[in-house]
Amino acid sequence: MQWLLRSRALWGLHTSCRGFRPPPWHLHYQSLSGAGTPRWSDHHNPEEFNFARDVFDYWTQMEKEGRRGPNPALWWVNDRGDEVKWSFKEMTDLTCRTANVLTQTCDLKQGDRLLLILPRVPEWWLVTLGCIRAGIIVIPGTTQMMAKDILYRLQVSKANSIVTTDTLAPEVDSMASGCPALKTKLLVSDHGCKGWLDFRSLIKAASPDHTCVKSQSRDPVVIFFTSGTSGFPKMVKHNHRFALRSSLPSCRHLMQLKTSDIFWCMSDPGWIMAMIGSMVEPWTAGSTVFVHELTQFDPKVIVKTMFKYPITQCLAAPTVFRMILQQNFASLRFPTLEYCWCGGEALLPEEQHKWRQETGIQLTQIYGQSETGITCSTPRGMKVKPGSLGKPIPPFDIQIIDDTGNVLPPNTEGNIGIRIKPTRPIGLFMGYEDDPVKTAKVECGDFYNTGDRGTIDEEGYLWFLGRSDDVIITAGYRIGPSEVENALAEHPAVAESAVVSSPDPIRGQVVKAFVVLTPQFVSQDPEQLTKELQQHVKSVTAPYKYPRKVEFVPKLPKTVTGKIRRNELRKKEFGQM
Ligand SMILES: Nc1ncnc2c1ncn2[C@@H]1O[C@H](COP(=O)(O)OP(=O)(O)OP(=O)(O)O)[C@@H](O)[C@H]1O
Repeated sequence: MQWLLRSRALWGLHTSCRGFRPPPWHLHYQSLSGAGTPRWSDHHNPEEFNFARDVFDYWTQMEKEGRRGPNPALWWVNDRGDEVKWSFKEMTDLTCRTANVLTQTCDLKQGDRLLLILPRVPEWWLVTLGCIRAGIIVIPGTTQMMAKDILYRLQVSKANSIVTTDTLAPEVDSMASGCPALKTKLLVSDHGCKGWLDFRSLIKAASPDHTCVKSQSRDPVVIFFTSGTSGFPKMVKHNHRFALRSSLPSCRHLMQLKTSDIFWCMSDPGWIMAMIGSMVEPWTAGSTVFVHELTQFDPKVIVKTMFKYPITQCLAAPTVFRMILQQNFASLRFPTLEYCWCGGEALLPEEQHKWRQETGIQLTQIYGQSETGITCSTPRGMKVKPGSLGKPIPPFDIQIIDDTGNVLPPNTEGNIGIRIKPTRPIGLFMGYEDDPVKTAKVECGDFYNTGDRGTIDEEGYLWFLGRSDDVIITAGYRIGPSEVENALAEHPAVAESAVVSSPDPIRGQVVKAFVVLTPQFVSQDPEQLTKELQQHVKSVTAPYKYPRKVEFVPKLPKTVTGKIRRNELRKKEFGQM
């Protein structure tokens, strides 16, 4: 890490972004933040687009001209007191070097694939942006993967290259023979490893002169693996429009980031949320990306960080805010934090309320998928309806549809659909890689069917009910698990719960709740507690939704992202495991 910390002094960096050219849409920048923010119309669709050249290097140019302000582009810290602050100019230099390492030393070509499995270290940003410059398709993966997960990803993605740490390198070596497409292995470490190229010394030696690839906005740029909540992770392929979307006015209006903002996204770098929140969204606005290495999710570290650094907005999974609220901190009045966002799973209205009460800050939901990026939310300044996903962010036209694609009236439960005909909106995925059948299956009339169920109210706000597979049909009623989980969460005995269908000889299926108890209730009589919880649900929601079966469990099965695997619980109930 030392070389990173001393990088400026050592290298006497000079920026040489030869690829930079004032893009045709340069004129569309308007002053929103003092230094200008990209503004297109929501439906403008340039043929050529490259995030590194057209957005990142724009800010490098602004910085050079003294039109951006002093905040760094990347501000990275860890628990040991190490810190990296790179300006846009320095990052342009480093990512040009990275692009040269990838194309020259590793001989990777435009369209080749690189599996990137790194923790939150600064090199993650260098490799990602370097790949975009060089036209190499980046495939992010989480470091929490086991050997079999890595093998699955290497094999199905046919990645030509991998970048990882010395912890995972032996795992990769043990299975490399099963991955014939893999030709280059790059190591990010202070120690060498036989058979691996040393990324850190290579970029030190590389030239900073690089001409950004001429990429069409339709060219693929990234493949995300989904979380695997409902089955094997799927390969979701996006083109450059994935990043272009953040430049559209409707997206800029959501968080209203400025060059003075310092944005902290806590997502693991393996997921789409990190690519959006730790890169595309803040850098489109010329804001600072703040990163804490966070080797573990410790609420104390997160709270300390929010007090110590001048972070203005943050984005994390609801579970992060939940964990913070469950600890009794003396104060959660953060000095600079203005706004919080969460997404990836349901946020309970009580949690949203409690966060506001304790911090004085609004916590707003974002709804999205690996396939879609951000689809819905409540832009700053718009009325927040607690528990709602907010409204669709144009150019996405979101409707509730039936199973054949007909639009349903307000307040009617159905599938959450995104209109793809006559025009597929900018930012929606290209398809599932190597799986045209699955890609066709999610098309439903004029819509892409998200596989989630919900309603839209008369004011256009979206409400999430659950994944289609998770909806429970009992005695003619349809019940979304989150409705019951929300009700249970209001009881002090419930730390977390997961609600699924369970077989029943009379009703076919009934509602079953798996409940993790809060410490003070663990020793209580389970029968008595079951009755109390059932009574509680009946009293706060429609009585037919109450869980006829309740099981107390020490923990719930979750994906590596921390999402509850309801399908695993359901399969157990139906004796399929
Ligand atoms: N704000 C939110 N509230 C409730 N659920 C959400 C929210 N945001 C995202 N989700 C859930 O997360 C899903 C998207 O997650 P992701 O793309 O990581 O894949 P996954 O659906 O979890 O995994 P897989 O597709 O492999 O089963 C959405 O379809 C939705 O079910």
